[in-house]
This record gives sequence, structure tokens and C-alpha cells, in this order.
Amino acid sequence: MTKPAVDYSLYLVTDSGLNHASRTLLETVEDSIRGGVTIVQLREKHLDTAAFIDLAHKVHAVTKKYNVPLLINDNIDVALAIDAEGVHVGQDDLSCLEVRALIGPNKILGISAGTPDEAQKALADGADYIGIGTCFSTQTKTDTKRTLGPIGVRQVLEAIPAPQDTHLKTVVIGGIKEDNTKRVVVHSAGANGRILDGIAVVTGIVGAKDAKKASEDLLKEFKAGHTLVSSSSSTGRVAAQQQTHVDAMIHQFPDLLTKLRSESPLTHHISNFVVMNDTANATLALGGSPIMAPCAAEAEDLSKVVSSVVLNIGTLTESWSKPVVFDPVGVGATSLRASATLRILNNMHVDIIKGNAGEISAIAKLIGCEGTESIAMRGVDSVGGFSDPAAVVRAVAKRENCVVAMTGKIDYVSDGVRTVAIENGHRYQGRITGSGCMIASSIASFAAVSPNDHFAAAVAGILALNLAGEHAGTRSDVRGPGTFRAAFIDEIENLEPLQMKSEAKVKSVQLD
Ligand SMILES: Nc1ncnc2c1ncn2[C@@H]1O[C@H](COP(=O)(O)OP(=O)(O)OP(=O)(O)O)[C@@H](O)[C@H]1O
Ligand SMILES: Cc1ncsc1CCO
Repeated sequence: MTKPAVDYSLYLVTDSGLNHASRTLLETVEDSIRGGVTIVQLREKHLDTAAFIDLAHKVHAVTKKYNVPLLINDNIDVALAIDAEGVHVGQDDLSCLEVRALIGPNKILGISAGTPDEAQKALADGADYIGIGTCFSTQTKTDTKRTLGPIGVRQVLEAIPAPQDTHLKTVVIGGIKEDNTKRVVVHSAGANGRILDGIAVVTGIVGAKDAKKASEDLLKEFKAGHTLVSSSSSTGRVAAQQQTHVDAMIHQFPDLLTKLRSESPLTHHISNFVVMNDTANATLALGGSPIMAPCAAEAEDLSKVVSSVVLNIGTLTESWSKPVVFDPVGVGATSLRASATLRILNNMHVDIIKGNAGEISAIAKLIGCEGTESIAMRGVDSVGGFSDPAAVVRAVAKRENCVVAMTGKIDYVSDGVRTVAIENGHRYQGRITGSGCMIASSIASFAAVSPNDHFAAAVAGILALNLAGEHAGTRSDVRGPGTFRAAFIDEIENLEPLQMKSEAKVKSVQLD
């Protein structure tokens, strides 16, 4: 027998203890294969060998019917007894080399790998694939010391050769669900061209009420993630970076501001107490409606009524279904803020990241955007700027698959494809605390009325406040930052929708 070509796309790992009470494990396996599962691993930690063999025979009969490979977790005797297609071992089990010697060259051999070193060793020892994990914390592996998150998974993927240079395949495991699959695939994609070959799922399938439907949904998300990664690296969309497109976008801004004022969307602010008052007032002046609610216990109730969310560093709960603007205040200043930021980026999808140069530089470093210069931070403010700021903003946007807005004298916004520079604004905005946080609120209000174009929302959100800043800063009664602060709120309220296009200095930035 020669080793079959294996499709790892949707890899079911069984667990009788978590199997949904409405059906048998065999039914779960069959339903999930009918829903798209491409490979199955029988993992039964609590069965003695005889019972394990008996169950494995039955499961194998099902998988063979659909021509889906069956792997046995850990127990080589069982794998050999039923002539399973392969074996999966953990780091604490027999070594890959020993297992390969026992099962021969034609069986599939997989090993769990949680670090770049373990991945490289697996490759050297003759594994066919690695199961990279634990990605997120799970019910099945409560003893897992640390979770990798998509960024940790990427580090493992980048430690092995490009897909064309080796046969080694990769799947991710640990807390993979329908709502995080696409994010994991996109955010873990390596600079070496490595995209996960599959997702390994336990509870998301065995514990689902409808295992077939759960499998279909998971496979759909996995494929959507792959499509996203491939399309973002294609060059066909470069034309969108032209100034004409930017002008066309700005043409919509007066209507967008009018819509914002008529709908007055509610934005949930999880913010810091320094800026809470000013950001609430700026949101009101713009025409939106703020609720400042940093308490996790009320997040679920609020998620039913709000239209967008501003997430200021330090508070973190589950994912929101509304557009989320992430404001990583002072992330470069302390390790607590850095680890909170990494936790947020790993555990939820944020639609827009907004920060100053120091904050975006720190994020670039945290997520491993190579070649990015470091910009120092003093407290929550950045010291200095990038030599090619637009390129940095675009790199972070591409990497995180979201919109990134970097504020400063000139503001840059990118979605990874389109990149613009906004040259409006007044220097007094940089002289009052919270003007960046007010930008986050403004972006969130615009995102609420522009749910399908977060790039436009980010540009409009910055532009509206920068125009108000210009109007306030040039008023004869404004003598300095103190009087500016009050005038600024007034001018946000006074902003005329048509000024959003007649006064805009938004330039498309052409990058290679
Ligand atoms: N020198 C300047 N000229 C024009 N606009 C400026 C200048 N400095 C800052 N701004 C504007 O001020 C706003 C906030 O940007 P900044 O980079 O100062 O935010 P920040 O440091 O995150 O602020 P904070 O942490 O106080 O909330 C942006 O809209 C930006 O365009
Ligand atoms: C000054 C300051 N310190 C923590 S948050 C904040 C406001 C700027 O975001």
C-alpha cells in the first residue's frame, strides 16, 4: 500500500466524553463526514485496549465507507490491529522516530507541536503533519500551559520550510470554532507562504447538536480564510489605490455625516477614565450617542443595543458582532499593555486599529511585522516617527486583515490594499489629552453607519475631527489648548456635511 494523498482541511478529533447526548460517536463520525470532514482521529484516553480496538473497528468501517483516513491517537497497537491509515502522537508519547519504525513508511504519522523547535524536530523525524496547538483554551485540554493564539501559530508555521519545499502539512488545534476559524487561518498565514492545511476540531463538532451542519459551517469558514489570504496577496486590486477612488469615497462623506446625525448610533465605550468625558462629549457633538461601560458583566446586554464598540486597552471579553475599534493606548509603554494587546488581537477580531506612531510601532513588533522601525513611547505619547509611515500602516493592516489608522501631524489609514494620508488637523489636537481617543470614538460612530466599508469609516472619522480641529484652532477666541478643548467640541457639532468633501486633504499613497 502506498501512502494516500491526504486532505487535512477539516480534521475531526473524537472525544466520547464530549459527544452530544442525542447520538452515538459512530453517528457523529458519519454525520460529520457527510458534512465535509476529510480526516478523522480516534482519541479515546479512557478505554482499555480491547474496548479501544472494538470501537476503532466500528469507526473504521464508517470512515472506509467514505474513503476518509482514520488515525489512532497514541495507541500504536490499536492502529496496527485495525490497520488504520495512521497514528497521531503527542510530545509526551513515543517519539516520532520510534513510531515511524513501528508503523512503517506508508502510514500517516502526525505529532503535536507547540513550538518552532518541536515543529522542526517533527519534520526531521519523518512526521507527515503537525498539529499546532493549543491555539485557544479548550474544555478538552484543561492542563494546557499556554495558548498560542493565531500569532503563535504563525511563528510555528514560519519555522518550517515553505509548502513547496517539504511534504510536511499543518493543522491547528485547540478551541477552533466556526466564529474563529477564518481569523485563525488569515492571521496565522506565514511570510514563507505557509497557510494552515487544515483545522482540527473536537468540541465544535462532537459537541454540536447537528454535527453535519457544524462541519459544513467550519469547512466553509476554513475555505473563506484561504480565499482571503490568497486574494490579499494578489496584485489585481492595486488599481483601487488611485486618487480617483479616494475622491469618490470622499464624495460620500457629507451623506455619511448626515446619516450619522439622523441615526445617532449608540457606541459602547470600554475606555480609560482620563478621556471618558471628552470622548463622550465628542461623540455627542458629532451626532452619535456614547455609553461608557467598562464592566464586562454588562457587555452582553449592551451588545444587543449598540451599533459599534470602542475597545480601549485593558478590558477584554468575548467577541462582538458589531464593528470594533481597538485603541491600544500606550501599548509600547508597559509590558502589561503589550500582553493585553496581544491577548485582544489573538482572541477576537478587531475591525479597525487606531493608534499613534508609537502604538502602531509596538503592535508591528508584537505581531512580527518584520523590517518595521521601532518608535519610542514616553507614557502614552510617541517620540518620533517612521521614515515610511504609510508602508508600516499598510503592513500592519495586511497582517491583521483589518483597517489600521495611525494618527499624527499627518494621519495614515490603510486596509492593506488602499492607503491614504490625511493632511487635515490642527496642532492643538496634539496638545490636549484624549484627541486620539476622540478619533477612535468618531471612527466607531462612522463605522456604525458604514458597516460595509470600515476603511471609509476610519478616514471619515479622522477627517471629521480634524476639520473641527482646524475650525477651532483658527478661531480668534482660542488662545491655547484650554480654550481649544471647549471650542473643539463646539466645532465638531458645527461641522457642515459638505465641508467633509470641500475641505478634505486626503491623498492616496501609492506603495509598491
Ligand atoms: N501637529 C499636528 N498637526 C495637525 N494635527 C495633529 C497634530 N498632532 C496631532 N494631530 C491630530 O490629533 C489627533 C490625535 O492624534 P495624536 O497622534 O496626537 O493622538 P494620540 O497621541 O493617540 O492622542 P491621545 O493619546 O492623547 O488620545 C489626530 O486627528 C491628528 O491628526
Ligand atoms: C494620559 C493618559 N494616560 C492614560 S490614558 C491617557 C489619555 C490618552 O489616551
